[in-house]
Amino acid sequence: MTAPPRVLTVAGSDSGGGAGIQADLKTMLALGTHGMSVITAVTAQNSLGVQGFWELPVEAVRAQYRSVVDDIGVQAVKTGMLASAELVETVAELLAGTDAPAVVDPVGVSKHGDSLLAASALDSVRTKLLPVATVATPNLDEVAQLTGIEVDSEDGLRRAAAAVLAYGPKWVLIKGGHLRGDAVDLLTDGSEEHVLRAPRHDNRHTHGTGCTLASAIASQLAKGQGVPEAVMAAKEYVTGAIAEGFALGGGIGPVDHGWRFREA
Ligand SMILES: Nc1ncnc2c1ncn2[C@@H]1O[C@H](COP(=O)(O)OP(=O)(O)OP(=O)(O)O)[C@@H](O)[C@H]1O
Ligand SMILES: Cc1ncc(CO)c(N)n1
Repeated sequence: MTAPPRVLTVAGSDSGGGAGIQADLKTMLALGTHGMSVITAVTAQNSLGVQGFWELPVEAVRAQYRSVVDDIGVQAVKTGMLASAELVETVAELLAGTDAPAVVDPVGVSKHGDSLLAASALDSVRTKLLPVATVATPNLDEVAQLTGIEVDSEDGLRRAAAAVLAYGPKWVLIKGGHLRGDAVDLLTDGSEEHVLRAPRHDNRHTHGTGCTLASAIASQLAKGQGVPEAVMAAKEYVTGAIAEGFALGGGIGPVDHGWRFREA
């Protein structure tokens, strides 16, 4: 049997299983890739919010990364919660030395408004992490944190994309999931532009949408697709997962990573 394409997530653990490392690995399985993980932080988290988190030492992050890359190898990497400036800089340096596309989800704040990144790390995200990204996937809160630009309508997505691109990622996908109306995202590399539009599902169980989308993009890149094709396929996957999101716990439930298996 031939091995499936290999994808690595560098992110935080979500004990509730809807976002972070757990969302990433489920997405990778659903899209036919072999998922591997470098855990940067452990969160105590559920449908109600983030009750606490603990970062791993830089040496533990570096060692996990080397274990995976030096033996198994990766065809794409995805990054999520990196918690501190020290971890952001370490991961940026590791990505710079890896010959594989990197999808950078610059996770700042959870759906419940809990901070997952120290304010002191923002400058490292701008100057160290974004420059090594093949695709950066900020949501509108992250755009505001990183660029100061507040987007409240579809028209603002283009200005936000230009401001993030100025930090050096090859492509940027601005996620308009927090707007009203259709779920519209804008993908651009500064010369090509793609508007990805999906119907908004009136479903409050959307925990993990951003992690799922970024991991789906990384999976498609590992399978050999170009960036626009990978993002379009990933958008289709996350839209289906949101449509089937389900109640768990007393708050915001997860998207359904297994929706395609259940349909079959
Ligand atoms: N209710 C919805 N219906 C359909 N698509 C949605 C909905 N909410 C978000 N999306 C889409 O989900 C993807 C993720 O976007 P979103 O802005 O929710 O990410 P995020 O805020 O980073 O998520 P996370 O909760 O993981 O931090 C985007 O493609 C967005 O357009
Ligand atoms: C660990 C983790 N990463 C990312 C997110 C995205 O909001 C989350 N809630 N938890």
